[in-house]
Amino acid sequence: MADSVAVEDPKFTLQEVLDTFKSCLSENKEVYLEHYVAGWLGLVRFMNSLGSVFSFIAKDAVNKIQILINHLNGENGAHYVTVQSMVKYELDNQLVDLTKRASFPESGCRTLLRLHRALRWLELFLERLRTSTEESKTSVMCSEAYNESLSQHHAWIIRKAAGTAFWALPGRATFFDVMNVGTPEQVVAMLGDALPLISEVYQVTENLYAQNNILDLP
Ligand SMILES: CCCCCCCC/C=C\CCCCCCCC(=O)N[C@@H](COP(=O)(O)O)[C@H](O)/C=C/CCCCCCCCCCCCC
Repeated sequence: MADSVAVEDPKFTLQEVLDTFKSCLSENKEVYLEHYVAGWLGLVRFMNSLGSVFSFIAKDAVNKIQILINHLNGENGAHYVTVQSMVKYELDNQLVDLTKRASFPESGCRTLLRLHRALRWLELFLERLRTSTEESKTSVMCSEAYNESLSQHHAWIIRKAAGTAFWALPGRATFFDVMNVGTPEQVVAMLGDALPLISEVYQVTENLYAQNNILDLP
């Protein structure tokens, strides 16, 4: 994997992001970190194409993606091949701040947890998009999904800024265009394919974090 994040280049296609999330899970349901990170990179590219009002969100996501890439490419990279091996390695070697941020502000476990929570937002948002009508508003779908998930982990000021950014989202038709999938019917079909994969990756990670008691890392 490249050492740094490039978010300006190729045109976003939902199909590519879908394929990346598809390749995230191994046969025995381990989550490959490289593909997980690549999936997020695709999403950030998409968000960048929506305008600079989202750049504070993209910046935070890129920051976290970069931390994970650094782990993957670092001297202990072999322990970061899957999310399962990362959790085991970091916990076994006391490389995670469990109660307050102190010695390991960039642990893989806490960094991935932030993206993992955002994946739940994505799942809820895409499900709303999939079942939306021409009249549905992307800003409403986005903020409903956010309020049901990620917002619970954010400070008031972040919730306020996110809420303001959502109003700048393009309408449903433009949104579908930027996905580069085809007709609205084709977008809906593709979302129907994508959602179970994203949900499964989310659920496997959620279970792993729950089993290890690390769902609330500071
Ligand atoms: C088919 C595609 C359709 C949808 C495409 C969506 C593309 C979304 C791409 C990226 C989503 C953003 C991921 C944000 C990760 C946020 C991680 C986080 O929670 N960070 C906070 C906590 O971090 P620490 O301080 O503990 O290190 C941090 O405080 C957050 C700062 C930025 C604000 C995050 C707001 C999140 C809103 C998520 C909705 C994005 C809406 C984009 C709409 C396309």
